[in-house]
Parts: sequence; structure tokens; C-alpha cells
Amino acid sequence: MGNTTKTYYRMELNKYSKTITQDVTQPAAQAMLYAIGFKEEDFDKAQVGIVSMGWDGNPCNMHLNDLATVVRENINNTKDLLGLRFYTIGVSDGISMGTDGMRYSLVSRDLIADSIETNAGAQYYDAIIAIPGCDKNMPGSIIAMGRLNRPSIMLYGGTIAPGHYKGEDLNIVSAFEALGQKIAGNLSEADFKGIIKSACPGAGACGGMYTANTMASAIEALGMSLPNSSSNPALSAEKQQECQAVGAAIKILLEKDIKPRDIMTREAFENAITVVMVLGGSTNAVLHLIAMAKSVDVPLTQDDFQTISDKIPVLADFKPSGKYLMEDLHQHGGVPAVMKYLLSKGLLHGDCLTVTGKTVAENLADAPDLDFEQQKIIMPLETPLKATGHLQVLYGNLAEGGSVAKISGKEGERFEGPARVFDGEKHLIEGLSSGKVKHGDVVVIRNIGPKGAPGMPEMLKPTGAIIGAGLGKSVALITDGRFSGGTHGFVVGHITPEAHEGGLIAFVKDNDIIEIDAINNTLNLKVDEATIAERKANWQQPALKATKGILFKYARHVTSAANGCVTDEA
Ligand SMILES: CC[C@H](C)C(=O)C(=O)O
Ligand SMILES: [Mg+2]
Repeated sequence: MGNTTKTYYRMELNKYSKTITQDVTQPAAQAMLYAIGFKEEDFDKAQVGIVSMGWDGNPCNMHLNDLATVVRENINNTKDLLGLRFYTIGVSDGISMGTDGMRYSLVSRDLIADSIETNAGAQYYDAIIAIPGCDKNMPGSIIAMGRLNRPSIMLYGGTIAPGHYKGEDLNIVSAFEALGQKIAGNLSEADFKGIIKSACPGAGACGGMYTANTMASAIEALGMSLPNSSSNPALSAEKQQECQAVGAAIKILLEKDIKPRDIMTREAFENAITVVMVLGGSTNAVLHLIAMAKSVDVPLTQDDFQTISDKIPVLADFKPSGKYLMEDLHQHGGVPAVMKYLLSKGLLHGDCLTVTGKTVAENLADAPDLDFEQQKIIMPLETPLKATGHLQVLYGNLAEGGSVAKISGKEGERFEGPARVFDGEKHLIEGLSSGKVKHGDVVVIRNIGPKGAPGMPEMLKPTGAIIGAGLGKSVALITDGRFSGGTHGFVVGHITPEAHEGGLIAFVKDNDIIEIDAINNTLNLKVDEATIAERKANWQQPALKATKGILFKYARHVTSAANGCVTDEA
């Protein structure tokens, strides 16, 4: 085992794997390691588990296994480190959306967390590098890192390039909205097909400020990925360089024993929320960041989002409600340029530690400056797109435990209208085609909460169709489900308690008046108390829709949206 100094040094790096590699009472384990090609010197190395969420069936994930191979090479070329790849699952929201398959989407976040925890925990990896693509992959990876609390880096698979059709830039949401345009009679069959064929040109996660790019940006701001990880496109040279940089970075984390709990502090989460607000990110950030914070026991609630939303403006003109894609920001300095600007204005905590082993401020010292003449993606604080955050937490009789609204400001901030109730999203498309949904309506989609669906699916098919049908400014939508980052319009999700738990949303009837007020942050059903009491009188909790398998287990364990939908709380 060499001299004592050397052994002591190596024991520090292989704090976990030494249980397998150094213990003389573990000969069978060591025999297994010889079988996978270990040389004598490898037994002294720190083992880095490299987990890829790569799979063939999704553009966001199709290239991740290739990235993992490059990462492994880099790790193995780093003195004292040995990389071992493993793989976990994913769900493509873009493909599952609008189907029952989407019930598995949020479930996959926790399955990813559980599977990474399981593999790394059982095999005693000293460090973790996770390579996620589609949106739930990222919080799933971070939750596992938080639970394991071993040196960890997330390397985001990167954003997709824009598609092109008839001179227009396209992205996945163009395909969702094309359905509504077709229903409204504004799109020919040929153009419908043309958009579908051209929307997504190849590998990479959905290109706008949808949930994948939102979570990647939030996690970079949190300090858990290398600078630029969130804006380096999937197929860029910079993404390859990032793969070549993780070995040196993870070695520093191992040497200095910098762990997720040292990085993911309360201040770091505030940085992440600030960046989500500035970028106009997805509502999913609320439940994912709450769940990620729980993995390291940092208290974080929906109300913290409101506090930050009250003081942080939206500066970015990204899709879905704006013009630009993440790849555009990459051309102008990426997320570090945005963070550098925010730091210079005192809006970020600069002293938070990151996976470079340095602080946020140190990382940003050499980042490019945003040029407000050259680019119109990020506006200066003096001329924001919206003076306060777009994510608003509303309470009221319809949401006693809170709800999350996405208010771009373009649709106004107050809405009152008659309810048009749908149990699940399936009949909404019919409702649009038959004219059941009219200007001024508040569409209610219920019984799709974390327990009720189960799995709290995203409602991009209905919201995309509403926008495509030209009703985006005149119809509001509330739900106990959630939204994809591609959703825009006047929308409120995460309604807690959900219908399945007897929340008032379960008792709404067609034509009841609903008031949404994102100035005073209220969401109320304007029906008198006596009528509400009458409707509630004989209510019994419905049986779970799933009776076995993962959806059953999930429905049994999942907590409310306000609690991050975590599945590991008593
Ligand atoms: C286009 C939206 C994407 C498919 C998604 O799931 C999200 O952003 O949440
Ligand atoms: Mg999604």
C-alpha cells in the first residue's frame, strides 16, 4: 500500500471506495473489480460514478452517453481518479405530453434521484458526475447528490439548435401550438406537417426558457455545474470542452472535500431563484428547487419565491412568451454574463461556493460583460420586460395551500370569468374544437394533481392549443396539475390542496365565477359559503386511480406541490 504519506493522501480521496478496495475482508468485491479491468494501482484511486441519463428515444438525451464516454476518458486521464459509467432512465415530456404517459414524468425525477442514490450508495463511489438532458433529469440528479453529500458536479447535456421552416425559427413549442392554429383554421395541412418535420433539428434539450434550460440555469447559479454549462449548446465545441474540464474540477472538490451541502446553501438557492426570475423561467422551478433544498435540509418554501419575485424583475426575452432561445444567449456570453451583471448590481450572493472550488464572484471575474447594444435578449434593469417576477404565488379559497401563476404581464395581471371545467385534459381539445371554450372563460383542469393523476402531468397540450387557437390573451387556465416551461398565457398551476385531497377546485361547476388577481396574489371562487358547504357535504375521497406499480407507490408517498412533491418525507 506504499508509504504512509501517500496512503493518507489517497485515503482522503477514496473515502468511500476504500470500503470496497482496501478492506482485506472484501476479497470477493476486489475480485469483481479485477474482472472489470482494474489494475493494481486502480485500487488506490478515487472512484467517480458518471451517471448518464442517455437513451435513444429523446433528442434531449440521445447524445448523453457519448458525453459520458468523453467524461470518463477525462476522469481516467486525471491522476488518482477512476471513472465508472452507469445509466438511469428518463421520460421525454415532449413525447409523453398530452397522453397518460405524462403521469410518469414527475415520477421520473424521484426515480432518477433514487436510482443514482442506490447505485452510488451501494458501490461506494467517492464522487458523482451526472449528465442529464430532459428537464426532470436535472433536479433528480441534484436531489441524489444532496442526499449522498459526496463531491458532485452536474454536466447538463445542453440546449438544442433552432429548427427552420419557411424563414421562421422553430422549436418544440411551435409544434404544440401548431395544433391550435390548425383547429382555428389558420394553418394548412402542408404547413402543419412542415412545422412538425422541422421543429427539432437534432440532439439537445428544448430550446426556449422551458424547464430544461430553466433548471440548468438555476443549477449553474446554485453552483452545482461548471460556469457556462447551462448555455453551452448540446452540439457545441464548448460542451465538449466542458466534458474535458470536469476531471480537474471534481479532483479539486475531492481534495478540498467540498460537498453539495457546502455549496447548496440557503444563499445559493436564493441565487438560483433570482436567476430563474430574471430569465423568465418555468413554474416547475418552484417545486423542483423546493425538493432539491429538502435534499440538503435547507428550508425553502413557495413564499420564498414570492419574496424574491417581489424584488427581482424579468429581464430576458426568451420563448415561450418572448423571442429568443438559449442558443442565442450562448452567443452573447451565456448565463455567466447574466450572472456577472446581476452580481454587479448586488442581486446575487457572490460569496457562495461552487463546483469549481471557487466562489460565484471568483468564477464570474473573467466572464464576458453583457453588451446591451449588441443583444436584446437580456434587458438592463432600467428597462425590464416586467418590473417584478413572473412567478407569483397565489392564495385564496381555491388555493389554501398556495398555487403558482406564470404572469408574463403581456396578458394583464387580473382575470375574472366563468369556469369551464374539465376533469383531465383529454376533453379540452374537443372543447376547443366545438367552441365550448370561449373568450373570457377560466378553464379549470382538475384531478391531475400529484396524487390524483397521479404524477401531476404538465398541461402543455391544452395551453399550447389555447395559444395556437388565438385565445391566449382572453382565456385563463387554472389547474391542480403543473405546466411545462413551454406554457404561456394567463395560467395558474400547482393548486394546493389538489382535487383528490378535497381542495375547493374539486367543487367548481361550469359558469361559477373565478377571480385571479396577480397584483394582490389571490385566487378565489366567487360562490357563497352555503353553496360551497352544500357541494362539499357528501364528498368522499376518490380511490387512487393507480392500483399497482410505480404510479401506485408514487400516489401513496407523494406530498403536495407546495412541498415540492417529494416522496421521501414521513
Ligand atoms: C417544450 C416543453 C418541454 C417539453 C417541457 O416539458 C418543459 O419545458 O417542461
Ligand atoms: Mg417538462
